Amino acid sequence: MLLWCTTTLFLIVFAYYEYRSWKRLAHIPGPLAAHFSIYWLLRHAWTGNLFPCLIEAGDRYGELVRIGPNLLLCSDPDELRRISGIRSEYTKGPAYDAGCVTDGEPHVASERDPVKHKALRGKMGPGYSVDVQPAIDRHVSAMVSLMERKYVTEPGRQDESPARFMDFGQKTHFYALDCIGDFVFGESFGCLRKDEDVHRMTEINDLSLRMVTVAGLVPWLPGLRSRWPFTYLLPKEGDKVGFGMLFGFAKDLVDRRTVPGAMPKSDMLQSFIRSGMTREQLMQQVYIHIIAGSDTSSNWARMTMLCLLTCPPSYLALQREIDASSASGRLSFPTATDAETRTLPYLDAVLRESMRLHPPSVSPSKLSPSKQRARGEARETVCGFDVPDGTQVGANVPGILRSTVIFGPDAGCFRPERWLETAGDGSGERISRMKQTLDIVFGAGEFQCMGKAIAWMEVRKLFVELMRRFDFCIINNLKPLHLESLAIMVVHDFSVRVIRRMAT
Ligand code: HEM
Repeated sequence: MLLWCTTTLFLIVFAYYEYRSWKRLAHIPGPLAAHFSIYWLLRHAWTGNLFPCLIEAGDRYGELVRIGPNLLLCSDPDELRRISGIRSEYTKGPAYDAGCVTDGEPHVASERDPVKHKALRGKMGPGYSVDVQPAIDRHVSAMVSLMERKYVTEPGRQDESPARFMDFGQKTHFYALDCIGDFVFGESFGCLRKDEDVHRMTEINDLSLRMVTVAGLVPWLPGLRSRWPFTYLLPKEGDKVGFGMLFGFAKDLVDRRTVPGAMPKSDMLQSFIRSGMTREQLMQQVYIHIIAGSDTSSNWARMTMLCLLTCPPSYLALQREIDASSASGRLSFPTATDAETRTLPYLDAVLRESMRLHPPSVSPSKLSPSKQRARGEARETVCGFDVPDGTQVGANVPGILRSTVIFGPDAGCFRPERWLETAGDGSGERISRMKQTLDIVFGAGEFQCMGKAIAWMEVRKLFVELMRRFDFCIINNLKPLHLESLAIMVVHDFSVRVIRRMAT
């Protein structure tokens, strides 16, 4: 009898809770299952199908969709810019907690307190004016040299047996990691030099992205990691590989750089030290830069290569543009300067188009403000819908970037020319709308990515130097690569052949 009463009571409380939770956002359309549980979205995220599921939800249900009991998906770029704007009262939502690497102080990306976040960004700002170009050049050269050493096939020897395969996905991850190490803390990881996943960083990073994606969707999950028995599963300082190794590495690095009498360097870390950051904040800088700046840039490079390899006219048009500039002396050798690479309109169009079709990551959801009613202001509305306090609003980045209204009726297709055609459209209004919309890949306003200009420089330089020296071919024609669409895209098995075009 007691058991029966307890079960009935439990069911009544549960039903009441579910009813209230459903009712809060019942006026917003979305898949029925998503009104009651986050499981609908979790299933797609866990199986590496996040972006297609967001695109479909936006196409099917409209500009604002309920994709979880307290989670909305917004496909209106203007609303998203307002939400992230400087004067916006939205704050970072619980999804940002999933980005915490340790139980210590949050880093700039996971800091949810707006005042602390602003202060941290302020301290980091000057570090982002450090000249990163020499470091990027070193690693473009290291990438070229690795291909020369191990992977290139001479043009007259294409019948060479066995053919040499190179995992382009892995090498671009090495490139991005080495760049970050060099310009952020003056020590490259040496992945390209050794052609090795040093400390198994990329492997463990890829494995952890699924958990980070899930933790970003289930608000209470990140909090569990500081509780027994989950604490035992966490990486620890002293581990020989992965994030645990990273803790030891960051501690050692910061100690060496802050010890009295340490030789100052000209990297970003030096600027962060000068800004008065605490030891813990400096260590967090090491983590956030590795996390924020390596997968993202390498995904952009990978998907650009895939787009080019599957669209021969664009591949050839880009090659011709680079060759012509090179032949006329407008691209320095052995490494073109950033200013020179910016003069290549077709390269710019290719990079925008690949990023548009395959954004490297999502922007975590923001929390709607809870102050309006207290001040007697109108309630918050998004895309014309009433949005209660404390609702999470996420950006449908992949969906927006395929908008036929903004990008044209063939928005689903890789066609870099769209960025050039519209450049000549009188007022230029259409092209600026397209560029502004593409920018949501980097977030907006006070949440915007701090490394946007660096990412552009890394990828532009890489493509100029690779395309003018080598030709590339897909190995597996039926499945060029394996892609998992998580909060950050994970790419595996992108094997290519590298064939020499010119002597270096
Ligand atoms: C294609 C490459 C990249 C993409 C697509 C990208 C995208 C993003 C996104 C979506 C955010 C979060 C925005 C939000 O909270 O709404 C972010 C934050 C951030 N990114 Fe990037 N990123 C890229 C490369 C980089 C690089 C190379 C660096 C560093 C060198 C970097 C440093 C940061 C930092 C420090 C933040 C935290 C900003 C804050 O919370 O105030 N990113 N990025």
